[in-house]
Amino acid sequence: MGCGSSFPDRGSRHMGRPHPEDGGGHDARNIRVKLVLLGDSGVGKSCIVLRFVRGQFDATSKVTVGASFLSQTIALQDSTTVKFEIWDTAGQERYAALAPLYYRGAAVAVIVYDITSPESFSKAQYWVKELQKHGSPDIVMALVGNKADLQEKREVAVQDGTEYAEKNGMFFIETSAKTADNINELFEEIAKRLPRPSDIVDYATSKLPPDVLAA
Ligand SMILES: Nc1nc2c(ncn2[C@@H]2O[C@H](COP(=O)(O)OP(=O)(O)OP(=O)(O)O)[C@@H](O)[C@H]2O)c(=O)[nH]1
Repeated sequence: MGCGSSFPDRGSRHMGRPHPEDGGGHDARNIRVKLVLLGDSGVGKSCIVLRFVRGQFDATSKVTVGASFLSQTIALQDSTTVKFEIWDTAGQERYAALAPLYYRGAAVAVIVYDITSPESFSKAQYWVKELQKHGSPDIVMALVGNKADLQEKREVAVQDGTEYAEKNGMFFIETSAKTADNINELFEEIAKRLPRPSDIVDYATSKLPPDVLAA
């Protein structure tokens, strides 16, 4: 579903529309990074993005068609800025074949499930495997259990998320797009895990990875 309008672009805060296969880039202290959200329909991907970018929540959001794009820049304490170029993919099965367009070359993948839905947790595991096979080898992956405000309906234990993430070298967090709980923390934690500019300069002198292109 979509917490706003749908493809091609419901965002403000960005200059022009990038190509989905443009990986990201940098200059000395400004990192531009392509981030893709994947997960079952209705887990709250669009709402997470809307909360992060605009500070809003839409309880009556619509299904995302294809994908949508928004961007948001955050500043870290070391004065690095990270501009997230966010591709919010459609979770409905009929759009599954489009996903590689969006995750190819992504530096970050945020894989979302709904803590009230074991099916969505299985689907998240499918996406992790898919990215392990076909994503960038150095992709930063985050596993997100959303709708953490619905504790009384919880069907996926925190421990299940934690253990799966640990086994797969992912960062794990539970969020609520509704209450805003852990939404900023999710993106800040991702930003901290990105290669720093000094690492990127090293890449530039050797082999340029697909997720680090000239800004
Ligand atoms: N209680 C609660 N509801 C949420 C939360 N996040 C999203 N929702 C609701 O869940 C429904 C689906 O949210 P969306 O963000 O549209 O889901 P989506 O993952 O983008 O779905 P697709 O576009 O089909 O892939 C909407 O009714 C939202 O209001 C949350 O954190 N808590």
